[in-house]
Amino acid sequence: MSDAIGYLGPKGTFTNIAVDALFKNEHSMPYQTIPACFDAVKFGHVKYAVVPLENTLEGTVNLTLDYLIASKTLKIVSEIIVPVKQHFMVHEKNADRWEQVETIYSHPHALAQCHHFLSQTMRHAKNVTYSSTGAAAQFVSEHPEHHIGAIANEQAAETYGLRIVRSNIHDLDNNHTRFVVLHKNDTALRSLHLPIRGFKTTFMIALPTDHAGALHQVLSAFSWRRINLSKIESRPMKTALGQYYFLIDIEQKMDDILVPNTIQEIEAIGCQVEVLGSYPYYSSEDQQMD
Ligand SMILES: O=C(O)C(=O)C[C@]1(C(=O)O)C=C[C@@H](O)C=C1
Repeated sequence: MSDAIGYLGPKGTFTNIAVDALFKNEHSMPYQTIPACFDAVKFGHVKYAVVPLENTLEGTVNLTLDYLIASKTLKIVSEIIVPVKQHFMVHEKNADRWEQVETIYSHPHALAQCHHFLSQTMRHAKNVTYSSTGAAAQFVSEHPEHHIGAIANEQAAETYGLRIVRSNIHDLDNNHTRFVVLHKNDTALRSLHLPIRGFKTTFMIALPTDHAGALHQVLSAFSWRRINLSKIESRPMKTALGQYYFLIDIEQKMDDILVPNTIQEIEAIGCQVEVLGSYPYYSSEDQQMD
């Protein structure tokens, strides 16, 4: 097995920034899609994989959540939050006439985060989705003959030699994305470079179909123990209409008594409970520059 860190690439994605902050100079390996990152860690081509899970403006990255639910073998072992600043960039050759760019490429989340800029300043341009912001920037750099631009971060502009012609075009300032580190076993991953901000545990819960008020009882199992939830969300089971998994994050790590007892109480109602990970979380904003 390789000790490399797989991530949603190519170089210059926000996921790449997350990897650099968490792992610094460890060997990393870009993959083109989120499912490819899952496969890479599942089949042992890399030791860990880093994928985006949630954004302040756009919410959950459904592809990541669905693969996490489906993959019975991978666990979340760490989390890092990264500020997301989007810039509009073009090839040097097109820098003088950037306002007439005909097509703008980016990841669907990034396009959605820049709705104001796209619908006001660049109303005339066609928006085309790409597998990542970094891949969009790379594509633009390889096609100077086309009048096109990309929405990506500063690192992508540097990596692919593009000129940023409009900075900070995301709709709201407080734009952050949460990335998770996946691994084959559940041993929490401690960063050597960042201070721990706190701990989380993520559950996947399937409710019994014939039990009125089951969700209410699940929530009360957490609430009477004063366990703080930081997220709750439902995803279709993809088996029949109306059947959902509930994904719940709590602000605490797995222990010997409180969390196992909560799980027992929830299982007693007839729910199926799976722990998707119990892990520390970090912020790239805590990095010490050296
Ligand atoms: O395209 C990238 O740069 C990514 O890392 C993916 C991704 C996402 O999936 O949301 C990550 C952060 C930003 O929110 C935009 C795109």
